[in-house]
Amino acid sequence: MTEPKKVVEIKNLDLTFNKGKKGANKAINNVSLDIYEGETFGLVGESGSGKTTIGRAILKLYDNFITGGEILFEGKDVRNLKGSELREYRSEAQMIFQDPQASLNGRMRVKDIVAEGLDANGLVKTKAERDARVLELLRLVGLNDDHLTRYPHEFSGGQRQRIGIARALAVKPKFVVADEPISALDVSIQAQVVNLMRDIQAKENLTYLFIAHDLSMVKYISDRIGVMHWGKILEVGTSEQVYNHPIHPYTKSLLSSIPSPDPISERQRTPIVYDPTAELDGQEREMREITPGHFVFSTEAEAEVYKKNATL
Ligand SMILES: Nc1ncnc2c1ncn2[C@@H]1O[C@H](COP(=O)(O)OP(=O)(O)OP(=O)(O)O)[C@@H](O)[C@H]1O
Repeated sequence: MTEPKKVVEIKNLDLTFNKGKKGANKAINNVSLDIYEGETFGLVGESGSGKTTIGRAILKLYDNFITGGEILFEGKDVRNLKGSELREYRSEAQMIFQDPQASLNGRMRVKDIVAEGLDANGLVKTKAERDARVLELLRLVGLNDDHLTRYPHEFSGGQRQRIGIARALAVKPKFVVADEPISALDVSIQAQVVNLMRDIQAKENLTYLFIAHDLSMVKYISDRIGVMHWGKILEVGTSEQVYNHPIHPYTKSLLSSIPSPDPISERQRTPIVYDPTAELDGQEREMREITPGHFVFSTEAEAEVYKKNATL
């Protein structure tokens, strides 16, 4: 079997905000992570754990804060991209934001919002070509001709997120960072947007980094999941491994905090409290493979225990 192609490779990334100043914050601490072509990699963890910082670092928004390691996109260090390669990368890697209300310019018509990337990158030559491409994008996200000349405030939250998705897709990206794309939406429409993103992924062969702190939905969209805490990745595995066979105590605690839709299981649910002091005991830890493809941040001794328990 051939090894799937890596679109993004993060190697030993360190990132510090306000380095050397008061309030310095090592937001990312020696993180390594691969994202394969066509997959959805879900990044979960509580607020402030560093998920958004990783997404934004991949998109070169935090180049100046990186203090170590590298980020490769299709094998090239994104910090070294220049000229036409850099311009190309700006189209190849896009972002969908959490709050469609805040991320869309309220004074622009939908067709101009969606066409922003087309215009900025000179991707369409005539007005007719521009209109046709915008309409194609709107239809792809389930909107239509009537919506072209309207303004964002005339849409529901879910529709606005569809506009944000169309805007990101306009430049034909290969890779999309979706930063909590459904958290601001009503629960009733979250699944619609997730399904839309999946359909589009299959059609356009997209690779997603899907950032979420709502674990219940990320399970359905992600092929693999990384669990973050305090700037580190503590566990990585397939969605099935992380949800059904969690190993790290932090992952177990996160999962135990998800309310169950079934009243009987909800009554039986006991939240597990995570004690983070173990992370501060000064012992050397690294990502160790416990079962094939399932990695946990651990000491050698912890990994032995995890392995033994995994085979029981
Ligand atoms: N531009 C910035 N300047 C200084 N500190 C920052 C900046 N952006 C993020 N941080 C800090 O870096 C840490 C990681 O933040 P980040 O936004 O990546 O977390 P997150 O897991 O995405 O959280 P959330 O779910 O709340 O978005 C936090 O301590 C945050 O306060």
